[in-house]
Amino acid sequence: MTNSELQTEAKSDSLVRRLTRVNLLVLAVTMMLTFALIATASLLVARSQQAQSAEQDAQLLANSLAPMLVFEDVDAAQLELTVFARRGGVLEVQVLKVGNAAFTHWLEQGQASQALKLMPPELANIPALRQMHLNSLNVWVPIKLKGELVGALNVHQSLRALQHTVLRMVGVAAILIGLAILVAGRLLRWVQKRALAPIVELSELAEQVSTSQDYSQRARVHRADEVGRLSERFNQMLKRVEISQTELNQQLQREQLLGQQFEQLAHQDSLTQLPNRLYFQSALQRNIASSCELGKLMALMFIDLDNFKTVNDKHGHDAGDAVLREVAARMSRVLRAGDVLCRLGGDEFGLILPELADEAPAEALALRLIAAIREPMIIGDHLMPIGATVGLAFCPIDEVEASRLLSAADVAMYAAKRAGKNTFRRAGHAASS
Ligand SMILES: Nc1nc2c(ncn2[C@@H]2O[C@H](COP(=O)(O)OP(=O)(O)OP(=O)(O)O)[C@@H](O)[C@H]2O)c(=O)[nH]1
Repeated sequence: MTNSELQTEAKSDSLVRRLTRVNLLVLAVTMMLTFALIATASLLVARSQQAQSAEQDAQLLANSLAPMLVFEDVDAAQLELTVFARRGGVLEVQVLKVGNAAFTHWLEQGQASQALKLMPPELANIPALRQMHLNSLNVWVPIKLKGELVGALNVHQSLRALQHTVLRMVGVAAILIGLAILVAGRLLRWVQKRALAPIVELSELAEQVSTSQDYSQRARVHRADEVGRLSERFNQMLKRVEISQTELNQQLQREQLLGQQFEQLAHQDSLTQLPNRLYFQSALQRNIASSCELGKLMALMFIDLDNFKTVNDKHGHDAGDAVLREVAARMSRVLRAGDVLCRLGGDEFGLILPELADEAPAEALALRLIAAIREPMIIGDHLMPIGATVGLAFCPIDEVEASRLLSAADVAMYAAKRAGKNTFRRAGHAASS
């Protein structure tokens, strides 16, 4: 038996065991009650039959005793009583004459002699009188000769043998009933296990689905009864949940994609495809924070194009746009992978250079950028008179706060403009070329 089969068995056991226990209890109580009723009825019937038979025997004896009583033949009567008592169960026999005088008497050995009983007065008019006790039976029959009452016979008979027989029968029946309950228990367990198997399967499936969240699973139970319908409804429910989940996932993916697109649009300059000012501000904050944390040098360049207004004015706005795109492409080509170039607006660009060993590479890069932008740029068959001026500031050397660092780079850029454009200046070093 595999592990899962063992688990199934354990799970089904609780329900099966509970139902088996209840059914078995009901069955056992019903059997016990029926048995008790039958046993009581059997005892009563047996006692009644015993009394009837004792009465018939007593009447036969009375008939035999009648002439002996009339002829006062005590010995014959005594012998008759002894023979009668041999049949067993007789405790005492008394023969009385009319007027309650004792005629003869027989007493079972070991029995205590009882006081002489008096003949019941109604005996003259009835064929017999029965007195039933718990363990014994007392029978009175009149002794008549030619219809005339000459005496009375009293037979006191034990009912113990009968009770033993009934008890033995009860014992055997109890054992048989016990065996029947045992067999019924096994049978009930087997039947209920089979009957409840589909429900156990369903419960297991529900547990699996809830653990794995895999709503593509289906119940395998196929029956035309209530359990079958329950399985069908369960499968329908799973199907609906699966469809809803798929739709929900698709919707989520669409929204994630839209969100990403919005995020991109919100942070991207649509003309140059470079990150925009919004992105630049957060990137600047992040890079300043990591520069301060790691103790690494970070440079910020403020780049402003020279003579851009002239391009617009002479060649039109579209040519100006093309120049902006070309400038962005040229600058991107000279940058390192981790550098962040953004268009801040108009003809202004911001460049973040993280994790520098010292200031020299940034200054060298500023010169390379200026040179790259100054390379002849032909747009629409016209040479664009474009150039770039750069302001350079370092974190943490110049500033450690974003707006101040940007302002320092801006001030340096204007210093470079004043110095004749197409050059760069370092913050705090307005005189350098
Ligand atoms: N084609 C185009 N022009 C723009 C855009 N945004 C701003 N401008 C123009 O860019 C020009 C920027 O002006 P300035 O920087 O003052 O002009 P400049 O000729 O570069 O001046 P200097 O920096 O002193 O050399 C303005 O004429 C704006 O109208 C844009 O998206 N496309």
